[in-house]
Amino acid sequence: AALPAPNIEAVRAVQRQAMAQGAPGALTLIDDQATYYGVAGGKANTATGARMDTGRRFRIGSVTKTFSTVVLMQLVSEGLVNLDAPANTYLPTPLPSASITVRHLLSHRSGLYDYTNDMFYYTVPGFEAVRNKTFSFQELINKSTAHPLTMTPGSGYSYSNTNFVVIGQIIEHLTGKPVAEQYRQRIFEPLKLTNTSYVHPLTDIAGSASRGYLRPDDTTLPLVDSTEQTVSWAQSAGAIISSAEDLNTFFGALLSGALLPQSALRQMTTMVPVNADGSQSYGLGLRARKLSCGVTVYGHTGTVQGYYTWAFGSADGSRTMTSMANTSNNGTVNTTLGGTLEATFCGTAPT
Ligand SMILES: C[C@@H](NC(=O)[C@@H](C)NC(=O)CCCC[C@H](NC(=O)C[NH3+])C(=O)[O-])C(=O)O
Repeated sequence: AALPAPNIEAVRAVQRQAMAQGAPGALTLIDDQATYYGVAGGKANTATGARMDTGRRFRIGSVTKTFSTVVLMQLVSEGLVNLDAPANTYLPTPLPSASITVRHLLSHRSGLYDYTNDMFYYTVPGFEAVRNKTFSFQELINKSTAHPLTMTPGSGYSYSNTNFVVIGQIIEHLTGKPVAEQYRQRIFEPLKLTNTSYVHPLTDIAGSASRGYLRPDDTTLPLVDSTEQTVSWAQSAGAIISSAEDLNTFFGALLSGALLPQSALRQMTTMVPVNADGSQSYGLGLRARKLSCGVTVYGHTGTVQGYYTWAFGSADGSRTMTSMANTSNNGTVNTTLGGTLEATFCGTAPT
C-alpha cells in the first residue's frame, strides 16, 4: 500500500519544537524511493555558529545495535552460530547463567544488568570519568555480572547495553577479528557507507560533523560539549559514527532484503511488544513502532552523550528516515524528535 506523502512542514515544526526545548540543532533526511527531502535547523557548532546541515556526521548510539545484529545474523547464515544455543558456547569467559541464549541477548531478554545505570547515574561526572577511557568487552561484562540477573533469562524484555557488548565479544571470539573489521567488510564497504565508521577508541569525528551537547542534570548549567569521546563504554552497543544518508541506505538495504537472507531478516523482524498498547516492540536488534496511520516502521533509536538519533524505515524499506538532534539527557527533546516518524510516514503534523 502506498504511504501518505511525507509532511515536510511537519518535520520542520518538530525540529523547531525540539530546538525550543533545548537542542542547539536538528536534522532530518528522508529517502522516499530515491526522492530525497532534507530539513535542518539550528547550529551544528554553538561556538562558531556553524549551521546544521543534513550532511553532518554524528554518533549514532544504539543504532549501532542493528549493525552488530546484522553481522551476527550473517554468522548465523554462515552456520557459525545457533541463535538458540547458550551464549556461553561462543564466549571466551562464561556468563553466570548457561541458560542465556544468543537470541536472549539480541532481544534484551537475558536479564544481564545494564552497567550504564551505575556508570551514568550522575550524568556529567559519569561521562567525564569515562570519555577518554578504553575498556575491554570483558571489563564491561564484569561490571554487569557484579550484579545479579534482573530476571530469569527469557522471562521478559529488559533493555540492557550489556547484551550487545556480549554480542560484540561473540563476533570477535568466533571470527578472531575485531568488530571494526567485521562492520567494514560486511556492511560499510558493500553498501558504500562512506560516511560511516567505527574508530573506537579514537575520540574524534572526522570530516563534516555536528558537535554534540550534553545537558547537565542541573539544567540551569550550560550544555557540555561532549563531541570527543572514545564511546568505549558502549563499543558494539553504541560506538558507530554515521550520517543520515548512510543510515537511510543501511535500513533501506536491510528492510528490502538486500543485506541478509530472507530467513535472517524474518528472525530480526519477529517482534515482541514492549509496551501496553503494543505500539512499540523489539525484535532482534530492531525496534518497531506502529504509527497513528496504521503504518509500522522498523529501525532503532540512539542516545549517546550529545546526540539523539531516530533511524527507521517502512517494512519494505521503500521509505527511510533519519533524524538527529545534537543534545542528550533531555528526554523531552528525544520524545519530540520522535514526531518526525509520524510526519514522515503518516504525513501528520505534531499535535
Ligand atoms: C536508549 C538508547 N540506548 C542507547 O543509545 C545507548 C547506547 N545509550 C544509553 O544507554 C544511554 C547512556 C547514558 C546517556 C546519557 N544519559 C545519562 O547520563 C543519564 N543520567 C545521555 O543522555 O547522554 C536506545 O536504545 O534507544
